[in-house]
Amino acid sequence: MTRCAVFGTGSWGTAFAMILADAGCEVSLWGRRQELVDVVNTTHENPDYLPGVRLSDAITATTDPAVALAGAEFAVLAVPSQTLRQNLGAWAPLLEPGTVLVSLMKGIELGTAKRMSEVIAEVAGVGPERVAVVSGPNLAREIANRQPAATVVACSDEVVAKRLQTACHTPYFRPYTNTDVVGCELGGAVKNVIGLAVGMADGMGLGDNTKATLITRGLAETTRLGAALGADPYTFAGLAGMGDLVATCSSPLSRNHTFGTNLGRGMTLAQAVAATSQTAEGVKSCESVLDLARRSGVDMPIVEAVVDVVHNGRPTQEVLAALMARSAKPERR
Ligand SMILES: NC(=O)C1=CN([C@@H]2O[C@H](COP(=O)(O)OP(=O)(O)OC[C@H]3O[C@@H](n4cnc5c(N)ncnc54)[C@H](O)[C@@H]3O)[C@@H](O)[C@H]2O)C=CC1
Ligand SMILES: O=C(CO)COP(=O)(O)O
Repeated sequence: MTRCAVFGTGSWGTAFAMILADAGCEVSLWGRRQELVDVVNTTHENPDYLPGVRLSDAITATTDPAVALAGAEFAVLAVPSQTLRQNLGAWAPLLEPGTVLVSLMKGIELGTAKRMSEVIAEVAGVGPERVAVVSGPNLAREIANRQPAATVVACSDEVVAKRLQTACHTPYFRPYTNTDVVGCELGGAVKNVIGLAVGMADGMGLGDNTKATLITRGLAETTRLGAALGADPYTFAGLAGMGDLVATCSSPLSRNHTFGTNLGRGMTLAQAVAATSQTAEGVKSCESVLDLARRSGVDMPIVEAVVDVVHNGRPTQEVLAALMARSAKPERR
């Protein structure tokens, strides 16, 4: 039986542990808090993040990373992106040779502008054949209810991607393989920022034309960044690009979308943060995505607008007017 470790008992870590168990894996779920770990082990439920969802007996929770990693073929990482470097620094010495590290995270590191797979390779000292990414339209709550969804499992080594595909394939979760790790990660990280922008438009009471414009032009600037960084532009037309963008930008379950809506309704950053109990990666990653874009010489006006609202305190109306006042351009360049 395939053994997997999942790090992070939040909504996606827990839901992905459920997927792996439903696909026939034995899963060790690592969490920071002993009390939550005990509750998961005794009630087979994670009441803090996925109340009402019965977890398989094949999932055992632990606070001990060595226990989680023992014999693991896959170590799945589902902690907030900005905490990965520090956390993985503690876990990396416990890794067994051959364990593949799988990122579920959709963020870019502040300060370094690195993608999560880059942080993993650097901190764990592993080659690209031991780093994989899962990204797609995968709102955790819907998946925990076992509603059908598809995703992309990406690894530069297709054989490894296929192994991971098998490990997480269930009747309700359909993974497709891809070797474009860069494209899949950028799709996931940037869609959170575009989700904030679309949420803002919603909160301002704007309609579907505005939102479709933000989604489509958001995808255009994501694709531009991807092309500059060596991604396959077609990846952005797939599940990890357009698919995830559509789910995030249309769902009230999306934390980024909801965060943006709150800002669009006039909340301050502090009020929106206080109203959010889970991780909305785009709030921090809008700055690191913009940093990455500038380092790569790529223009990302919507990401810049989001940074202006979230971190520079500019009013949404003013930022939107500035976006519309940009010089006229061809659609493709
Ligand atoms: N929830 C979702 O629908 C999806 C989330 N993701 C991504 O998965 C990643 C994890 O997100 P969620 O599980 O949704 O977040 P969450 O907010 O539900 O849970 C985060 C987990 O990380 C833990 N945590 C917080 N700070 C930590 C630290 N310093 N060290 C160790 N653990 C810490 C929390 O206790 C919690 O268990 C994010 O990058 C997110 O973008 C990707 C796809 C779907
Ligand atoms: O990544 C997600 C869906 O694919 C979850 O989006 P949020 O982090 O905005 O909730």
